[in-house]
Amino acid sequence: MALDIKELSSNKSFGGYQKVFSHESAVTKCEMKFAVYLPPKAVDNSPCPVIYWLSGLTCNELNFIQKAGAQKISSELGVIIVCPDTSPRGCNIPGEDDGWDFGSGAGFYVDATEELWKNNYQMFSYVTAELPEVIKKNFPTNGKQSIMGHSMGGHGALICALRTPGFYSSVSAFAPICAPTECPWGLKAFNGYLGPDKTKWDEYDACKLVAKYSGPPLGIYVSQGESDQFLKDGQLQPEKLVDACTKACVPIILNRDQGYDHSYFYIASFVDDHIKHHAKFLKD
Ligand SMILES: N[C@@H](CCC(=O)N[C@@H](CSC=O)C(=O)NCC(=O)O)C(=O)O
Repeated sequence: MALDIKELSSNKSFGGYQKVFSHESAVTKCEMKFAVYLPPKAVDNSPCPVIYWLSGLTCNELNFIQKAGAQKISSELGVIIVCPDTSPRGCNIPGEDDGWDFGSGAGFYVDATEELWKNNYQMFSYVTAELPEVIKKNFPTNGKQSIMGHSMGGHGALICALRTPGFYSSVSAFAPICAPTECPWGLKAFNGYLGPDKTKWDEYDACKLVAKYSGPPLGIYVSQGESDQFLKDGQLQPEKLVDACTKACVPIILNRDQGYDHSYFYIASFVDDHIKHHAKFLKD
């Protein structure tokens, strides 16, 4: 596995550095970009825990670092934040750039099995296996990691944690797509990447995965804005996740925040709470 990375940008921020890198991914068979915030402690080469952030539809590695305002709290708590892109890009797959909710910018964090997509769209393996190896090799990590995300990335964070018991110390999400096998975005993506066999879909649906979860506590922490248009449209369905967690006796905290929508203004308002939540689980 090639673990070499190329620095594309570096900006000092709250005593640490916000950086962006690219590398050749053996898993997605294309160049991938990711952003890394290094707190002062990591700049001094002391081992730090890592929080992975997974963005939503239409995003790349930059949305979170430019809009969420997470650098100050990450600097104070000494956590490295890693933000991958949301899909492979430029793979010359017919239709890859035809829509905003499928293909480029919409990898849905699954390992595709359909012929057209399976060569490159391996985002589950990329996020949970290849990228952590790249991070471990190139940055001062202490072996502990958590994962968080937004919308499609909230779904991604939940399924990554639920499918890899013990790998992540905690998981959190803003406005996650909780039941992708039962919402329009998920139906389109899963049909396209995984094909018509719905037993494959269940392997990437947080509600179905919670029902059979067996592993250490996950510290699931979810925030949902009450004025979120996509909540009203039935794309998110947090009540189904709470129901599944209750039935499976898996603890979950769901914050329902009055007046907030689906945007990064909402994420920026509560990102400190999410990172503090993870920091509790990531303590040495
Ligand atoms: N089609 C619209 C909507 C796209 C959108 O709202 N994307 C969200 C994530 S939605 C679920 O995954 C997002 O995070 N957008 C980026 C941002 O910086 O706000 C469009 O194309 O705008």
